[in-house]
Amino acid sequence: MADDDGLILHLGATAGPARTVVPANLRPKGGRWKDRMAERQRLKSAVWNAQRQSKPASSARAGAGAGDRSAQQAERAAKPAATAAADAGPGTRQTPRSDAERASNRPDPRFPASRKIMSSLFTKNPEIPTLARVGDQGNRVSSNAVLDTSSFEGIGLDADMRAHMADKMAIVKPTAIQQNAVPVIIGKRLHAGPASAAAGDSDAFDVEREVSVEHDVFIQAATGSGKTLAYLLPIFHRLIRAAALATSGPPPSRSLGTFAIVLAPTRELAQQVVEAALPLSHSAGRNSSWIVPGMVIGGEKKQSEKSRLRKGIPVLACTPGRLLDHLENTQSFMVDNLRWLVLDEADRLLELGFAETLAKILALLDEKAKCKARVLGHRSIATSLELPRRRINVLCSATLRDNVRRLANESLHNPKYVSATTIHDTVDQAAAAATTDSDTEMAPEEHAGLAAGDRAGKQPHAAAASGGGDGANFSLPSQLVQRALIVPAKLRLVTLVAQLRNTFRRQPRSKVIVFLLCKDAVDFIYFLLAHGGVEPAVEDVQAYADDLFGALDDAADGTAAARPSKVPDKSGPTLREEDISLASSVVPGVDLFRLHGSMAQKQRTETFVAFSRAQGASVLFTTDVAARGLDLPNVTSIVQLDPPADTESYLHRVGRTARLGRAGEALLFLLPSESKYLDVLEAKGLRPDNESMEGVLKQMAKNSSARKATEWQLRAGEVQSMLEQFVLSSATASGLAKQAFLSSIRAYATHVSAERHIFHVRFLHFGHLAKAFALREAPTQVASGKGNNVKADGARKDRKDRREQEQAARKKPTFKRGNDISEFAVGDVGAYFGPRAKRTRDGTGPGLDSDSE
Ligand SMILES: Nc1ncnc2c1ncn2[C@@H]1O[C@H](COP(=O)(O)OP(=O)(O)OP(=O)(O)O)[C@@H](O)[C@H]1O
Repeated sequence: MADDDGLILHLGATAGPARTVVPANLRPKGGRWKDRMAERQRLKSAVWNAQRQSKPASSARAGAGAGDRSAQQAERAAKPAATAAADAGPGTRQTPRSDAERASNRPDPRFPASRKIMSSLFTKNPEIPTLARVGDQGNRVSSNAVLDTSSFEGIGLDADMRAHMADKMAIVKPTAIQQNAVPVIIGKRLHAGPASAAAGDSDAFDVEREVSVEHDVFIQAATGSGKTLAYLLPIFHRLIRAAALATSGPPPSRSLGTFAIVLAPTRELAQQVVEAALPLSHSAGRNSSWIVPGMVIGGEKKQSEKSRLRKGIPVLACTPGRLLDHLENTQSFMVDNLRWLVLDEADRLLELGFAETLAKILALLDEKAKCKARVLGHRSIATSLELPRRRINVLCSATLRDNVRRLANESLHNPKYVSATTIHDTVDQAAAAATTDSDTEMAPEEHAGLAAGDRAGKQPHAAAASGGGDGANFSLPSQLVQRALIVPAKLRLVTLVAQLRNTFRRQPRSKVIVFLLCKDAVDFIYFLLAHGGVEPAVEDVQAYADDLFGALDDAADGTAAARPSKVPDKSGPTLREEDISLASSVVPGVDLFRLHGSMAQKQRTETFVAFSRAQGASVLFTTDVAARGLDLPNVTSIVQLDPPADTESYLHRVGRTARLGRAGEALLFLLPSESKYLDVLEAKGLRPDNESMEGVLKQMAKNSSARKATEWQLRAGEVQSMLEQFVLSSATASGLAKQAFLSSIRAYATHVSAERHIFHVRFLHFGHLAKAFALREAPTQVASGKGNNVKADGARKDRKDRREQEQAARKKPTFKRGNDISEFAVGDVGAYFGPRAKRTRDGTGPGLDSDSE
């Protein structure tokens, strides 16, 4: 080792890689930490190259002791270069001033540039398949926008309501689905008086009368097309009319009980329905003020729900379990006057296993309807002809899957099928039409001009993307731009950071939702991106630099070795329930939110409201709990960091953007082994275009020179190293990272069986995947094959043990636990984490996210 004028060159006194350290007096000071880091790296590289120029690496390693002449020459040559670079100050790029520096910038044939700066992130990754481009997306006419050529007056909506909606809600024109569904649910049609016509009086045809044509209704439309108002508007319209025309008795009041029930699969959705209904209850003064919307969704004391039900909730949004509970146990819950039952997101209700609960609810409501209605002295409204004579059932679904059709057949009487472009007399007719549907395209303006009768039986596609040979019949907003990124596991985290930084650089006020498979992954990524970019304390900088540069040196020498870990700091930041949002240190200027089913209801609600109202740059990390039906305004882009558990989830996730005619983009991350998933999506008409990972990472490197050659790889390596360093230094972060890693693997095993040839745990490389959680190696539970049963406590654990015993009794074990684990072929994940767990009711993974209710 040489030491001269403070410049220390590690020339490898013994065997092992040469180390280069920039002396303390030359280290850049002041300015931003990242600039200082970059500058130090440049200094090191200058010294290192000068050293190589003056002495071959082999002799440098062999040359021992401070008296090595070659080393001293290198030292002398390098010193001016290092000093000059240091003088220039942090972040300044210089033209070479000395021979040594010029030499340092010349490519060394023995050490190609790529090798010189390559971090291990870019080595040994599986090959990324080349995919054909799909073509231009997003230039199509939006399929879920409001219709310029239509009006609420034209579809027969109450005048007071119309005026109020225009003034207070800025809702002036209907969307295509509202245009079609509102008249059908209102159920009243104007007909020319036949008697007058028979009399041959031509003017008599102007005399029209309303006839009641009450149908149950099946609504299917693209995400973000205004389905909620499509059923709420007719309900309010008829209740307001009934109140206005009441001629006797006291004015209508809440004591009449519940007139409309909207069943939603999640609490957030129920809450959203109430929010959409609230302004409508102010739309017609005294005639509407009694139509108070409310909800019973669990998560609060049953007693307080009971007392609200006793007061009366004319329009009630609820989740199925709670509704059934109150129907069975709450005496004061009056449904005698019930006239509408809406099953919102019916496909999701079924997916979450509510089929039985729904059957019980329907049976109980039918039974109660048979009992003589208690009118409580308000005969004038409760028996008003303005209300439907029987209960109208409305079912909303994004798909026409077989199970949804079965539910429709069981719960709807004589239903009409209504989509944005079509009205069919039966749901089966619509399903048959969907499978034989030719790709006739129709602009929204076109179908707006058609009368309901003309539309019946026609099946033009909306300009929406739609498909689904299995009868799923998906539809997506046509203006949505879908992309897919094939990213090796090691680069997933850093590519996410790059993608977010690029998004906010392009559009500083973007609102992004990042979907993950399990709640532990949500907690971890949220925490990491909040705290992981914090400047380390001054005393940590040296350790960080040694670690970072050491990794680069090692990579250059091909001797990447495990870095010594720091002892995690227990006093660092922690994940606190009460923090609704956190400022990101990794993507500066951005507020981060998280939402999953295991959060307390209060936090879920506050997060939902806060993210909805967020005006500035914000990112929400969430499980599929936020995938369905949630109307989070102005979301500009969706990132699916974990692919969806099934294709319907894909549809709903991406449907959180491009709502109501607005632009939106969706990016799907896939591992190279998962690239065949694009074929699955294509078969359903949902093919995203491919995006280049390299392009995303290059954009993160801000200036053009950094984008050149492989410097962008260095930048990616720095970001990864920064995040790993944070996880190493924080007890909370490393705990969350390990838990997220394990839970994500367990959640991975819950992909639908039809897609398991693509998403199988045995295709995962655990060592590489660890990098996606900023871990330097897979958690010991995986390596030892012991598994992590934290989530399988209590009843689940009992069930699991029983199942395992039964399985063991049935067949001989074919897989030995323990040392035979290979990084690529990990065998059946059940061998490590217990038997494959079932998806939870909110579909977010095996016990990884709690129930929706
Ligand atoms: N006619 C309209 N004019 C302006 N805004 C509207 C209109 N109809 C609905 N909206 C707004 O559009 C947004 C999306 O509506 P909604 O949530 O009902 O869509 P959706 O079809 O139910 O979507 P998803 O299938 O995702 O649940 C809401 O914010 C709603 O207030």
